[in-house]
Amino acid sequence: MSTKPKILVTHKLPETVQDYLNLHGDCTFWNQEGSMPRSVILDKVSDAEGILGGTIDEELLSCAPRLRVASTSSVGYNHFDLDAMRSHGVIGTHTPYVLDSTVADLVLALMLSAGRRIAELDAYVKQGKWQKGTSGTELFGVDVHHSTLGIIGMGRIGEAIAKRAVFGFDMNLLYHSRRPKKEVDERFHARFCELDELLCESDYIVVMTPLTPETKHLIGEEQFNLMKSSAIFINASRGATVDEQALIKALQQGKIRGAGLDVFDIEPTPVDNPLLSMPNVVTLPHIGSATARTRNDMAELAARNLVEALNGGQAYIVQELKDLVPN
Ligand SMILES: NC(=O)C1=CN([C@@H]2O[C@H](COP(=O)(O)OP(=O)(O)OC[C@H]3O[C@@H](n4cnc5c(N)ncnc54)[C@H](OP(=O)(O)O)[C@@H]3O)[C@@H](O)[C@H]2O)C=CC1
Ligand SMILES: O=CC(=O)O
Repeated sequence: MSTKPKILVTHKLPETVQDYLNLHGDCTFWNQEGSMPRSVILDKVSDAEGILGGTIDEELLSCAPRLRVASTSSVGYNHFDLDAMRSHGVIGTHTPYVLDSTVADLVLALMLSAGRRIAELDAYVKQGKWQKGTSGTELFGVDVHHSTLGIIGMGRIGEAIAKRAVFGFDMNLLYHSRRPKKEVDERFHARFCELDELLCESDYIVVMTPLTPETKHLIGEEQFNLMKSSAIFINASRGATVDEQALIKALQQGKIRGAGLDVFDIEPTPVDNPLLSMPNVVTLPHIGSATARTRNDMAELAARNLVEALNGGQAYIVQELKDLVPN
């Protein structure tokens, strides 16, 4: 009988990562596209000590009496019910750092795309609307360079965005997080602001906080009302940090100029979401970290975290559950 811990993996992993997990665990993999159906997870998790992937909640935990570690191949872990995990003594791990640059690149792409109307004007050319005499002021966008960027959530990814914006595009930087950061102020000539001040003064506003009870609907009608009517709003954090109905209303009423969105309240977002028919809104299917190299790095880190945490080694354990691990 195997003495290796039983591990359940709920989505397809690169072969090299499966090989690594097979060395360290008695693994059940999912090799089809998409994720293992929830009913299959609930069935197969009954004897697992480690799980990689899936939503971890009371329902799953009560089916998993032997579970010790849940690993996610993402830096965000709002799909972990932290209270339930604590009460079942299950540690959670995630994948910080390895995706920072890839996500920051995407945020800059959203800023450029919404500000310079790239998606809208790409469609304009392809639909044959570009004709003699039509390339005048109606095609103007707003500059990214030398504009003021306000980043809400100056963490790992926030800093990677700041680096690109300040050193690449000469932007002025404001930021808001739970506390000011001296090294950020010095490195980027940035200024820490309270949220309202940032919203009033920024040309581009980027939300990059985790989704927590405190950040749910951090940006709603009151906050959109504070923004400049020329502001471009970017959300690449989680859909629920923003009140999506308030965003729709702000765009419909011209309270802000445009938006770039990688995340939505419901994902995949329904095809009748009014945001999808607004030419001044760039919409992406939650692809912040979606390059082959970065997704591979994330899968490797998620697997290593799982094995290390099961064996009492070094892993990226989520902040809120670190105290469950004995020193
Ligand atoms: N679209 C995508 O594909 C991706 C989305 N993400 C999302 O981005 C999030 C951030 O990732 P990462 O940068 O690694 O995380 P970090 O933990 O490094 O940074 C989060 C930042 O948010 C700030 N913050 C937390 N709570 C609040 C609050 N209540 N009010 C204001 N600021 C707050 C933190 O402030 P402080 O420093 O003061 O504690 C910190 O600066 C992830 O949790 C995930 O949800 C991540 C990757 C890809
Ligand atoms: O959304 C992606 C993540 O890593 O978090």
